[in-house]
Amino acid sequence: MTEHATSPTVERHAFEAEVSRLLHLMVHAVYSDKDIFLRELISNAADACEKLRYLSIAEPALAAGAEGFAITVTADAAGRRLVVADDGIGMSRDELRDNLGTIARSGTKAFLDGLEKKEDGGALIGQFGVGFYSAFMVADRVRVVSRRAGSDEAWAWESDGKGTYELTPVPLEEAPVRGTRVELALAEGMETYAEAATVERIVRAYSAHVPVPIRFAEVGRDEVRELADGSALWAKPKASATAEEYREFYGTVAQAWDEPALTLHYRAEGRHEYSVLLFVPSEKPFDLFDPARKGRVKLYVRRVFITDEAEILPGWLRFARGVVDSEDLPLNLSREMLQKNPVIEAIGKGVTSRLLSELAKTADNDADTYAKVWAAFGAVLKEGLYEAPERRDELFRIARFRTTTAGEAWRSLADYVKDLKENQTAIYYALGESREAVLASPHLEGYAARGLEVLILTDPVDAFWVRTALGFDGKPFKSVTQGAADLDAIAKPEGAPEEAGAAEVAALAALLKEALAERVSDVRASARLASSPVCLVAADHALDKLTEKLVARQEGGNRGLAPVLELNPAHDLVKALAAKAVGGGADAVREAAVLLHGQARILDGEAPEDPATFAAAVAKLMRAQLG
Ligand SMILES: Nc1ncnc2c1ncn2[C@@H]1O[C@H](COP(=O)(O)OP(=O)(O)OP(=O)(O)O)[C@@H](O)[C@H]1O
Repeated sequence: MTEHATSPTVERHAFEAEVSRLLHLMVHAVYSDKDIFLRELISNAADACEKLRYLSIAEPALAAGAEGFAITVTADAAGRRLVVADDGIGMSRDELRDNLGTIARSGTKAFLDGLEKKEDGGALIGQFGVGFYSAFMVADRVRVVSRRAGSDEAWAWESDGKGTYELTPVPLEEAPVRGTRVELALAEGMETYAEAATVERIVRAYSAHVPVPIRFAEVGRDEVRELADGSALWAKPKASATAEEYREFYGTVAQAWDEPALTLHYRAEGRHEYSVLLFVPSEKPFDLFDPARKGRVKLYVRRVFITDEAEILPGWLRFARGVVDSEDLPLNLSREMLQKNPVIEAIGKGVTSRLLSELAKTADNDADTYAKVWAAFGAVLKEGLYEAPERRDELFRIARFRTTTAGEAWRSLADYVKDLKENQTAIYYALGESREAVLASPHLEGYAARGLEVLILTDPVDAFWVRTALGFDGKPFKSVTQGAADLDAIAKPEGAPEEAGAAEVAALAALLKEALAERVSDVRASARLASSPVCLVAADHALDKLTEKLVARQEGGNRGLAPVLELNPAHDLVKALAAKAVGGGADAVREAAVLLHGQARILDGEAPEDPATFAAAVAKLMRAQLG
């Protein structure tokens, strides 16, 4: 490869100090992944094509004879060589010297300084690459033959990466007609990079969406295969992309084969420029509730894949799949730069807003499709209600609920508020393990009797957001199993049975409270019930009952306030007991206390606190019944 080295026109140059440092690091550090060198070379080749593509708009002669641009990767397994060639802009002698002998970008210098201080610097290089020089991770010698578009000179740059490089003129017949050929003499142990399977794998993994076609040839074989067709779908204008292309792309990017419920494709311009092509699947992926809750949006920088771990979108949008392609970010992003990068954060905010407004549009215009999205991902979106309070209004707008009065229809909070009953000032909700369990709960009777709508909340996440949400449209959220049910202001159902007198009920409540001692924090009459005699509710300032259960499960032990036993003063049993309470039947009331309390617990899906005593009381009652 170095036959020109003895020619009198050979110029030998020393690398700039920084380049030597970089090369030293490349060769001596331990790399996590050398594959990225090919991504870097292909990225440079694609950039060169894009540059010429742009220049030739004004000056078509520059790209004369080209039928579009292409990158050709040629593997020579026998010769242990790999060549990456492009027909892009090319480099003059001075450009070869300036670009491949120095580090022009201050970002790389800073990166380098940071890198040398770290023990795992090598791993960072391996992961993100630092451009052309990464070729020395796999090659002993690198030769770059280039002919600048429009020039009638060609030059070769060659180096073993150990301090110096040589520049040599090359006869035009040995040079590309235009563009650059990077020839790698692979180091020992790096033979795999001259094998078809390896090259193909790397190109598909990293460069499948580079905006220039990538062809692959093998020395000794005629066949030339296209590994990538050069169309970055997201970079195309929306009008020219077909539904079929979107579907295919969704399949590869999401590894999913359902029909996406929503496709979001746009280009943002202004402070940050980026393209977005995102999909909302219509089916739940199996790992949606994976504790890592990772997003799957791929970050590209100028059509070059960077990472799918940038967490561009918040965890509560992790079901979205696709690509964000930034024009502004540098290609060599380190992991640290990814984490607190203001550009990525700004992009994330912009994409989040856009996705939420698209979801809102779908909810308004295509309720059936939206119902699928909500059924699959509503539980995830609701995480945003407490994780991102600043997004709460947007999320409330797209949140949908099952309610006690709407049957199979999904209701929005706006629907709910529009249909409030006279004097209703709160949005009522019932937490439960399932819809059936909630509907069977006695706590809802008084609401049902008054025709009040109650949101049925059965996702584990519901217990968390309702606690932090202040309300919607000025109406607070109120649990039907917590606190006093202030239903008195709301018209009672027609023909409701007469209630026991307040004084009698108060006497009954006092006796029961005494008998139940620390099992209850209070006993009181309530409008919550219609057909059941009693129920248990959470005390006014305690957590909702289901929340309490969840917290107890997490923190161990039940540390909540004892519940309140509520009495239905219109129920025959309560009326009879109230009469006993004021009529010298205190003992009978005390005996009934255990049964009432146990029964209320059973209706909540729990065992009586002291099952043996409860069972004995039931047996005694049955015996008495039999006479
Ligand atoms: N195939 C090529 N054709 C034309 N110019 C090239 C080619 N490869 C590299 N260059 C020139 O060499 C410069 C340095 O390349 P290098 O890969 O080190 O950095 P970069 O491409 O600018 O940065 P990065 O790869 O991190 O985006 C490039 O900016 C480009 O001007």
